[in-house]
Amino acid sequence: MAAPRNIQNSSLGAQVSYSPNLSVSPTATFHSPPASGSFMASLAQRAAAKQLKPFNTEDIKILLLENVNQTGIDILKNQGYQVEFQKASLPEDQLIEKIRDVHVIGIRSKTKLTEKVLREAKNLLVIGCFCIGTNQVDLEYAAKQGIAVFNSPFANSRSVAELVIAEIITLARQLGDRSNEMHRGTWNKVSAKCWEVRGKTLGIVGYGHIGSQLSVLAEAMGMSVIYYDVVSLMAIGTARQVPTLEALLQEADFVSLHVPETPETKNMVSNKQFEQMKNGSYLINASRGTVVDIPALVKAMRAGKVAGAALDVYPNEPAGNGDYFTSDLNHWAEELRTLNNIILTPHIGGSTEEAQRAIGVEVADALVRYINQGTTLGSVNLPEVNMRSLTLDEPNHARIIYIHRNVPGVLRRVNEVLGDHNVDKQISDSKGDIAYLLADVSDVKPDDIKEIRDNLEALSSRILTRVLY
Ligand SMILES: NC(=O)c1ccc[n+]([C@@H]2O[C@H](COP(=O)([O-])OP(=O)(O)OC[C@H]3O[C@@H](n4cnc5c(N)ncnc54)[C@H](O)[C@@H]3O)[C@@H](O)[C@H]2O)c1
Ligand SMILES: O=C(O)CC[C@@H](O)C(=O)O
Repeated sequence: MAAPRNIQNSSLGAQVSYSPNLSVSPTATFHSPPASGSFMASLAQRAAAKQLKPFNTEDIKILLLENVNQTGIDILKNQGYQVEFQKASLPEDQLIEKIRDVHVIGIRSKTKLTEKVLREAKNLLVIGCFCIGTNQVDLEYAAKQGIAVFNSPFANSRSVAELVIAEIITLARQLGDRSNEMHRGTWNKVSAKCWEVRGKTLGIVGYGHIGSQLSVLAEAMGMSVIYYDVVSLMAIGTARQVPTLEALLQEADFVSLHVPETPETKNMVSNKQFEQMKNGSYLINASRGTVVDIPALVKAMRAGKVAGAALDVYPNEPAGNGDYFTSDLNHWAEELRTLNNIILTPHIGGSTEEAQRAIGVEVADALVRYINQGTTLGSVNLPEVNMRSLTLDEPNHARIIYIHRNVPGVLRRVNEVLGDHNVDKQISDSKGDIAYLLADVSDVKPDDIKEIRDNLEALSSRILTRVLY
């Protein structure tokens, strides 16, 4: 178990300063993040939110990488936080330099927040993944440091499903090749091995948010849908679950992968699986680059076993737009480019205006709620804890956030610390080794807050203590 962290910025975690003046700053709104338009925000506004001063909002430093959408930037700036924005991801050494200083980092799929990087993140409270995937973050290590991680679990699912539909037809009709030929000035009117998709079978591997959306769209085009998933899932429409990956590969004309990156899905489609596929079938991967063994794909395409493929994701992806996608990054890159009927896209499955705007709002709202209220609803690595907000008729209250090791006896000790005060409400939950406690304490004076915090900090179970008031 990792050692407890000392948040270095005194106004955020390590020390509290009490101000009975409740309207310290118009931006220091505890309950109602402005301009987000979210359901939670409107609920909070209706509840006559009390303005509290958990910290000076301008003390919160946020680093947003990878061209996070403007919607998210606006929400965070409107809170008064200091927001630094960069279009690309950062090389590890620069990331380490930057992360030392910030309380919040917002990333997409490229930035790797490994243990090595997070070890340097002494002030970090929370990570926002402005995407679905969270495989780029060491979630377990982050939890052990008391760093919450949020993502947007399905705001871009439809965009991915629509891209895959486009690719199914594009591959079936060899559109990429015909278009490239025309761009080079060559007329090549071909029908051989070009097909309608009506009546063909689509095999979906991973029937989650994206897989199930794709299922609906594919059936609307007259395709038969089968799917393979590690869990038993309700079929949508007339889709049918098959028991094994092999069964799916033997039956499908088109195979589309929608599984997360895990040790089990690494090279899930390799030489053996290509052999199991139908002759002249197609493969689409818009999940994660590690799921397909690319040299095996190249072999299967050269042998004519696979008639076409669409790849949106790669084991190693460039840092930003305009960067080269060459063999320096993935040794097979040049070879891939020489194949016919292969669509190569730069990880754009979720890149639509609709998806990016929605993700910006959803993740930024989650960050604001976590920073200002300590609620963890939607966190992917901490227990999900939500508690009614404090209201205007509750002056002199403090909200205690205590992230701790999930070991016997902690609650008793915490309540000994809080015991001399009136605990209005309290909630606690655990996830594996980590537990998260929220408590609202009433009639507290500045000295009480300091004492409570110091006593909680002194407990051996402590990972991170925050006090909002
Ligand atoms: N290309 C893009 O831009 C883009 C956009 C969004 C998501 N993604 C990626 O797509 C993938 C799927 O996203 P989602 O939102 O549908 O996820 P999801 O969690 O909703 O669904 C994943 C499904 O895969 C199943 N699964 C997990 N391991 C499996 C295994 N070994 N074999 C078979 N099934 C397995 C799960 O049970 C689940 O039903 C993720 O990797 C995500 O990161 C890519
Ligand atoms: O926008 C991105 O970088 C990631 C898109 C997608 O892979 C996701 O995980 O949501």
